[in-house]
Amino acid sequence: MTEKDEKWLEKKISRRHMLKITGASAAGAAVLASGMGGVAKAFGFDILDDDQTAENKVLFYGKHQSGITTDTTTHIYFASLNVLVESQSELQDLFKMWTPLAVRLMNGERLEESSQGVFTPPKDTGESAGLDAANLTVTFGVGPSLFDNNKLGLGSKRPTELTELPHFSKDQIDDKFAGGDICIQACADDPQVAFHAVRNLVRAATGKVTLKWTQTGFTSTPKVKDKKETPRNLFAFKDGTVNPSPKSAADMKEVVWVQPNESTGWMTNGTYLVVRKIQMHLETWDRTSLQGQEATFGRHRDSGAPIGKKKEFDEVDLNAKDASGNPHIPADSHMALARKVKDRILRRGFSYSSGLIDETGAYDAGLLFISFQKNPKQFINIQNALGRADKLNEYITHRGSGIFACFPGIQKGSYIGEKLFNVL
Ligand SMILES: C=CC1=C(C)c2cc3[nH]c(cc4nc(cc5[nH]c(cc1n2)c(C)c5CCC(=O)O)C(CCC(=O)O)=C4C)c(C)c3C=C
Ligand SMILES: [Fe+2]
Repeated sequence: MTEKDEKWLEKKISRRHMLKITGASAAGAAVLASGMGGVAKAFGFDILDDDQTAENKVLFYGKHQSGITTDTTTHIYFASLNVLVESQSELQDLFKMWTPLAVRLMNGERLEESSQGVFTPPKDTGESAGLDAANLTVTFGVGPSLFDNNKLGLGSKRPTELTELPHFSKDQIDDKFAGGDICIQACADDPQVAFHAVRNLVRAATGKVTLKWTQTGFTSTPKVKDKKETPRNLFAFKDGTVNPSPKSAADMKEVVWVQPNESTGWMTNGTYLVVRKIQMHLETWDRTSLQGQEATFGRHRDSGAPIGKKKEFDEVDLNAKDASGNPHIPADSHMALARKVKDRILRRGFSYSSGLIDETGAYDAGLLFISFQKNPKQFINIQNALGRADKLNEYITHRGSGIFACFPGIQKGSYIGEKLFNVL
């Protein structure tokens, strides 16, 4: 943040904000109450606090980053960025600058409360005015290419697990939707809030990052008597039935959160994000019989029950046979193959619809598949088990891909990614 930006932030801080300002961590950061604003500062960056009184607000600070096991939202704006900065300290400064901005955005605040002057562009792009925080979460991760950038000198910090995903059979990955040095996953219950968050973070980092690829997504959670049901994907099947529970600390410890000594030290309490942009061929699907559709997944469409069973959460028996002695659940169904490996992942995907594919006029629609796992191997093993055999392959094409190491949560007084720079 430039000196000019700091002055502006200090000036703009309101009385309400002053009450929310925290002190720096016990790590001994020098905290100065400066000027009228009294923005707490540690090592030159501003420390803002979660506004616990804000409407529809998810906490920014915590042991883990938000947007991973926090409640899923109806919208996502996913952005992959490349860095333009040329030194480690500049990269550190970037994350320091982003930290108070991310807190503000997750508080449902804009980067300034009203425009400052007619001769300069407003500090905030403004499209979230009048909207609350909409349960916005902003999750940051770093990709393998960041560690390949010699100017940044982070080679020795690269977790051994963090390598580009291998080419999987049937992959048709377009470089336009692949990789990236940094990812920002903004999830919210309002599409404009999610978009606004990424737009303003990227804008504040002009000259330091550039957008590589982005993707919006949406999902809807039906409710029966106020109880949330499993959302459906664009093939109309319930998607997420068998998924570890984010509410179960034991499941998350086993599947999602890196434990001490399981990866590079700085990744403890972090996780790995895999993103796949998967086109779903809706036209082909819509010409497929219901029986064919159900055999593809191994589940009934309407109930979500395993084929041959009645209810969504009925036990899956891959050996159960019908009256003619054929397995109820085809061995090449998506579910049967995905269950072949013991690895588990936390799936947190969103549907997308991005107009038409120019060459064919087909829908450019599908699944922005996102999974979190403590080791990318978990995803890789499942994807390899699906392999060429998956009946679903006839109806989908993987077009985009990325893997990112998501930092552990941020403590008040610290900043996004601080552990990457300071822990071995
Ligand atoms: C490598 C991981 C997976 C990819 C990629 C993937 C793509 C994909 N999946 C669906 C729809 C469904 N998937 C379902 C189950 C399921 N899928 C995976 C993994 C990947 N899916 C797992 C681990 C599982 C759970 C298997 C189990 O243990 O039972 C289902 C069934 C309902 C459910 O449990 O969620 C559906 C439906 C699509 C459309 C898709 C790509 C576009
Ligand atoms: Fe799946």
